Amino acid sequence: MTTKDLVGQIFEKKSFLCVGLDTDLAKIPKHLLGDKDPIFSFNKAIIDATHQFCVAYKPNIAFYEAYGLQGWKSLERTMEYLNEKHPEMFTIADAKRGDIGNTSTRYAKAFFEALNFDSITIAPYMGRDSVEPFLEFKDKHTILLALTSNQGAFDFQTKNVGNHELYKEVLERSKTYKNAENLMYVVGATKASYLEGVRQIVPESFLLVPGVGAQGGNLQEVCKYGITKNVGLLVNSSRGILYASQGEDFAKEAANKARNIQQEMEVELGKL
Ligand SMILES: O=c1ccn([C@@H]2O[C@H](COP(=O)(O)O)[C@@H](O)[C@H]2O)c(=O)[nH]1
Repeated sequence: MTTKDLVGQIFEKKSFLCVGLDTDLAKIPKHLLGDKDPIFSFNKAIIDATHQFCVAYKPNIAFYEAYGLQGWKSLERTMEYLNEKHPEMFTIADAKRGDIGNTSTRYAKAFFEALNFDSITIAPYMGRDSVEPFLEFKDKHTILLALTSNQGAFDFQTKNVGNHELYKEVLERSKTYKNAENLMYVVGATKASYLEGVRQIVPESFLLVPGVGAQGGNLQEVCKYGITKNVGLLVNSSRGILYASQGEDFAKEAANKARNIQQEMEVELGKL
């Protein structure tokens, strides 16, 4: 998907919500556990209930890998369902990969070609030659971890290297990568006040912003510092939507949560 198509979807749906598909068999409603593929049954119900309120879905790959081959099959079925029923959705493989170039190319093929994701999250630590193989794919997007939502972000990401912090170095340096126009960045909602500095370095880039809901990030704060004229934000919520109810009404309650966030987003878009 092109960035232009993504921006078009955002203005059409008045939403920049990304629903995180962090599907955990210990948390999904018990009545689904007897299904042949409970993970897919749950994802399908969540997608059917929430698609009108969001523009993106983000399966976190850990939640699928944890169930071995069956988990990969559930992920594959989820992607097939999204690509067939909702091809307008921007899909994010939250996989946090990155390796020597030769290996990164195989990761890129796995997620961009075999599973047909629009984008993948990548750890920047191994540098240019670990990231550029992902950037070669046309209309696919590489989402570099810049400033993450967790407490451990302060271990390294905010430490000074030279005259600025490491996450700023990641932003600055990555702009010189070949095909850098295919880059997006992760900045946690819990670090909303840092977004002003982020925007000085990457004023136009799309940011994937996880951490609203269960981690306590605030949507209005994120918008105050991070929104651009083309929006430039995909704000993710996973547990806050998926597990709004663990009963038979789970899909309805997930839809209510997604609708509430979409309505707050509509207010923010109205300020542009
Ligand atoms: O900095 C980061 C990067 C990724 N994540 C991922 O986003 C979701 C957040 O889930 P919630 O349930 O809405 O807290 C999850 O998949 C994380 O692995 C992040 O939280 N922070």
